[in-house]
Amino acid sequence: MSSVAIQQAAAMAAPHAARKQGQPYALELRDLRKSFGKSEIIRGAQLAVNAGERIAIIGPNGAGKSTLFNLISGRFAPSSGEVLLHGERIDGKKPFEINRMGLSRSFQITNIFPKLSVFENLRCGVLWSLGYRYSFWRFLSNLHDANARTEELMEMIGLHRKRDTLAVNLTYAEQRALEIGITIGGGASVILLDEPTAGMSNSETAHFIQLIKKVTEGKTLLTVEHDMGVVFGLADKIAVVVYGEVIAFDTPEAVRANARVQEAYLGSSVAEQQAGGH
Ligand SMILES: Nc1ncnc2c1ncn2[C@@H]1O[C@H](COP(=O)(O)OP(=O)(O)OP(=O)(O)O)[C@@H](O)[C@H]1O
Repeated sequence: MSSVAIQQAAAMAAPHAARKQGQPYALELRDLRKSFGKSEIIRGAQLAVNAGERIAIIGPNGAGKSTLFNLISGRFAPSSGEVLLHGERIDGKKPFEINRMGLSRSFQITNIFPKLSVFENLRCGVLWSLGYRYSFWRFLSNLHDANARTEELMEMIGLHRKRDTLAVNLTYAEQRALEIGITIGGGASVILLDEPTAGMSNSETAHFIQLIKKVTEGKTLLTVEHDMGVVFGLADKIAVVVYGEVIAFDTPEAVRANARVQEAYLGSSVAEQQAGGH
C-alpha cells in the first residue's frame, strides 16, 4: 500500500470511541506478567481499550505480542496481573469461558472444516455460540435462527455466492474471510485477529481491510500486525509492545511521532515500509 493510500485509510479510520463515565473498559490489562521458566516474557503490560476502538498491536519479533494474545484469550494463564473484559476478571479462565463472555479470537485456517461448505462452516460457529452443544432440543429450536444468522454472515463476508463451495476449494483470501466470519459469528463484542492479512497480495489486503472494518463495526478489535499498511489503514490506536511492555498506546499519528517508539522500533520500520510501498 502506498504512503498516500495509508494516509487516506488512516483518515477514514473510525473516530475514537469515547468511554462513558463509570463504564468499564472493553478490555483492560493491569500489570500483566508471564514467565516461561526463568524468562519473564511479559513484564507488567498495561492497556485500557474503550468499547468500539480498533487497536493494532505492533512490536519487534519476539516482543511478546502473540503471548499477550494467548494471555487475553485464555490459552495461557498469566504469572501475575489481571485481564478484565468489560470490567470482569477473565485471567485464569478457560478459552471457551472467555469466549462465552464475549471475546472471540480468530481461528486459524486449520480450524476451518475443509470438507464442509462455506454455509456449514459458518453455521457450526453460530450454533456453537447459541449453545446447541448442551441440548439437542435447544439445537432444534435454534436451527431457524442459526440459519438466518448464517445467511447474514455469508453476505457480510462476501461469500454468499460460494455458499455451497467446500472450504478446501476456496482461495486463500476467501478462507481468511471465512475464518473471520466464524470468529464474529458468535456475536462476541471483542474480537482478536492475528495478522488477518498475512500472505495476501496488496489488492487483497486493501479489500480485506475494508471487510474487517465492515464486519467489526461497533465492536472492539485487537489485531497483532506486522504490515504497516494494515496498521495505519485499520487502527484507531496502536499499542507498541517492546520487550514485554506496552511502551506506547496512542493514535497512529502520535505513535509515529513518539521518540521512544522511533528509537525502539517504529521510525525506521515505518519509513522503510512506506518507501517499500507497503
Ligand atoms: N510456550 C512458550 N514457552 C517458552 N517460551 C515461549 C513460549 N511462547 C513464547 N515464548 C517466547 O516468548 C517470547 C515472545 O514470543 P511471542 O511469540 O509472544 O513474540 P511476538 O512478539 O509475537 O513475535 P513475532 O512477531 O515474531 O511473532 C519469545 O522469546 C518466545 O520464544
